[in-house]
Amino acid sequence: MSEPTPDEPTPAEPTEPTEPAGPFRAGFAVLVGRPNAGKSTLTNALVGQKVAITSNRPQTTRHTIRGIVHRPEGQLVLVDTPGLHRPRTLLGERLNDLVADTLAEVDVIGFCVPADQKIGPGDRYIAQQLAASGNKPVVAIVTKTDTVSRAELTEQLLAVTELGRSVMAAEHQARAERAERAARKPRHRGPAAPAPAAPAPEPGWADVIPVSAVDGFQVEALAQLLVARMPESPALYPDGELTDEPELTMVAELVREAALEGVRDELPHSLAVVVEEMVPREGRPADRPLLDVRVNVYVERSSQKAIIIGKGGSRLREIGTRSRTAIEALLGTKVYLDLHVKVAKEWQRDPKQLSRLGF
Ligand SMILES: Nc1nc2c(ncn2[C@@H]2O[C@H](COP(=O)(O)OP(=O)(O)OP(=O)(O)O)[C@@H](O)[C@H]2O)c(=O)[nH]1
Repeated sequence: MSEPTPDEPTPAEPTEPTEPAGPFRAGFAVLVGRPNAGKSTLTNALVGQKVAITSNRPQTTRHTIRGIVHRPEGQLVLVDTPGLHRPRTLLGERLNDLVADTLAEVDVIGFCVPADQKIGPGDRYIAQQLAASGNKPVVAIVTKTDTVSRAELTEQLLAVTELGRSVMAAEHQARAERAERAARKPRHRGPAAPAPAAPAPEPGWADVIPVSAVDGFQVEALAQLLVARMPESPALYPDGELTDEPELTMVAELVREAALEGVRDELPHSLAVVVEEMVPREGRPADRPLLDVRVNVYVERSSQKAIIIGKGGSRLREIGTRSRTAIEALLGTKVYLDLHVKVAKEWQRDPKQLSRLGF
């Protein structure tokens, strides 16, 4: 492509907003991918504001947080799921149930694969689940393109395309074999029912697109591509709304994010945050309101409690300051944050404790 000269309009950036050509579209999309694939960061980049927490620790996303992408052509309600992964604990199983339910409800699935890591068993497992999950279009998104060279990116794009072809072909074959077995089964009652026509899976991913949430490369192209896959529909949310996640959950996520900053690898799994109370302080002048926020941070062992609290309470103070600033920015009001660390033994394996903690 040649550089446009100063008096030539840039073809990719029309100066006047143009009327959308087609009908308005709106629907749901979900980003899946192994932990750390960049789903939360991409959600934020698509929505344009921080709504999902990000961290460089795997599996920080516990709640389904929606971000809403508004465009003249349509609206995209993004559901950010926890990393789809093999269940290890009860909590893991619940996370996977959540992912399966989410997949059934959306109009398009974005499968995130980082550009800077070889496709591994985790990606293959998720790809197989997506192929088996039905006939939803899957857009493969190669994330973090800013971290690799052009040649490496090309290689990854080819590998991801090939992964799509192979899992879809295997799924197609498995379905054909199941149908054949069902047809061979002797029937004892009634006339033979015609075998239900299984929807033929697409021969690969519906699309493959490289993006970088950090430098913005192709983020808009991805938004357009996902919106185009939505059904014709009026907008599902009022313009300007970015997320329907209740404030309490967002506040809990901000504390969780602050608490995870710089701690050992095993801690994220053992950490749950519950906002006990959020009430305006009485007797404050109308122009200087203060919100009292009481938060409990649950860990599994007293050794973990000690890590969170730090020497002489130094870490807890840091967590408090960091999350208070973020909460004030989110809610637009001064906050008094009352933070407590509690031990709830083996909460990940105990269904009663899990529901008490909101899972
Ligand atoms: N350089 C670069 N880093 C990125 C990009 N997207 C995400 N990251 C980093 O990759 C790490 C993981 O990103 P997340 O968005 O938290 O990943 P996730 O898939 O939501 O992770 P889980 O919540 O564990 O499932 C973070 O350290 C991000 O800053 C990108 O486009 N470029």
